[in-house]
Amino acid sequence: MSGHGTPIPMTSHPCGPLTGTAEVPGDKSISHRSLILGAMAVGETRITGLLEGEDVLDTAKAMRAFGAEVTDHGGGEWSVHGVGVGGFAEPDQVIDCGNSGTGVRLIMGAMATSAISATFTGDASLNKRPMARVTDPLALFGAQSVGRTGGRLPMTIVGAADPVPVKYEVPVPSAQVKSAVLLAGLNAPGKTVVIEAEATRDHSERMLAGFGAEITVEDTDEGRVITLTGRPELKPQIIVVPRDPSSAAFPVCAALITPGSDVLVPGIGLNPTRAGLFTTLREMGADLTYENEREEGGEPVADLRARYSPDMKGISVPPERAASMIDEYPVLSVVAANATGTTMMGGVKELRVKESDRIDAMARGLRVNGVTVDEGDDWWSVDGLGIGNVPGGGTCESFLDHRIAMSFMVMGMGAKNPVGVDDGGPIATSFPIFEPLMAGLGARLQRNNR
Ligand SMILES: O=C(O)C1=C[C@@H](OP(=O)(O)O)[C@@H](O)[C@H](O)C1
Ligand SMILES: C=C(OP(=O)(O)O)C(=O)O
Repeated sequence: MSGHGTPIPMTSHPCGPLTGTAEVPGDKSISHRSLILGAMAVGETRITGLLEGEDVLDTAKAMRAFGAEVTDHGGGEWSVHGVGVGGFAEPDQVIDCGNSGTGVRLIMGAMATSAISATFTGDASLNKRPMARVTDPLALFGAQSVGRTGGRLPMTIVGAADPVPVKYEVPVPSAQVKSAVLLAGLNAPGKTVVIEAEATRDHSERMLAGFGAEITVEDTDEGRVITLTGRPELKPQIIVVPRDPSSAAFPVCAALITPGSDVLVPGIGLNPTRAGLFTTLREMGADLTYENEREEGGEPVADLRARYSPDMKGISVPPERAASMIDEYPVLSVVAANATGTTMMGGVKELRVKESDRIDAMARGLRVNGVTVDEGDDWWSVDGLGIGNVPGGGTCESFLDHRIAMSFMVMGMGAKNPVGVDDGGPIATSFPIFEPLMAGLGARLQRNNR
């Protein structure tokens, strides 16, 4: 959906304290997986707290096109009547995954071992992103693909009529690739093995086990070895989606840099494969606490409390932490600009193949707002100016990337002058209530109608 509409230029004005409770929406990764695994189970899966952002709504539409009955009951309550592993019908229209890398890559995996074909497309951002990382392992199962030059969408996948199980070492740290291979392995006979050198988010493994698949995970010298037995009958589940730590990052970071702030962000999923940003912020000296730590639906959860933190210091973020905070580097760079000293972020090449090249997009916007950034292929660094010293006053391009747009809106809250983005429209892909939620805390966001 994103990228099809008229751009929505936005400005974030410096503001007073941010206070109150920020109830951010459901986790995007878990929401996609709930719909896809629900569609592959036999019977009715009930989901509460589903993220109703454009990315996930596109996945819901896709699951309908493959034959599942997906119903929106209102208020974040959804049901999916699944067709069983291997039960997907051939869609009679092109599957448009909008802005969502997770949606398209996981769905390609889920259909690749059935004797059907499907054509996938997306918006201008998604159609530039690399798909060979998924189609290469899917070819080992026997699936074929034809896309544009360089393995780009639009692309047709012809599923394997007679799939074989695979053993695959994931060459890039990517939960989407890992998950695509596991979902394909569901309809291959025998054992599919996925090995990842660096641990990435493990929602697929947890949820596959929850749906009754036979799956084991071992930590070995080679890395994490995940073994899935194919052709299970997946049992429908009742899923409560925790709130998204990647969305929580925005009110948390905004509170840290805006004078006088004290914000509670309740019920945030703190799966260790996702919580790297919060560890990093605490190491920088942020006043960020975890309250009421508990477990919900098999995921660790806590209420986050973030207060204005005028004494944060730049650090070198350990490269081995990158996978656990990969979507949070843009907003971390905004906090880094408000810390003293340099923040060094290494091992982050993957940032260059997200909805935008996120190192380039953030570096450009930080620079037009008076912040010094240095960068290489696999790293970047931000020179902190100290709290409240970011000049602001510039307008940034968001490059069809929700996280870039939201990060610059956060920057404006603690800057000396307003910060603009050329298009805030993509925010609706992952955080459709960003504007009212931030305004409710005291942010001064404005849409600049043309
Ligand atoms: O599996 C997932 O749900 C996701 C994995 C990550 O992508 P990669 O697998 O490309 O690292 C992340 O950036 C994305 O927002 C969601
Ligand atoms: C990278 C992201 O999403 P996706 O890859 O699903 O488009 C993100 O949400 O930051």
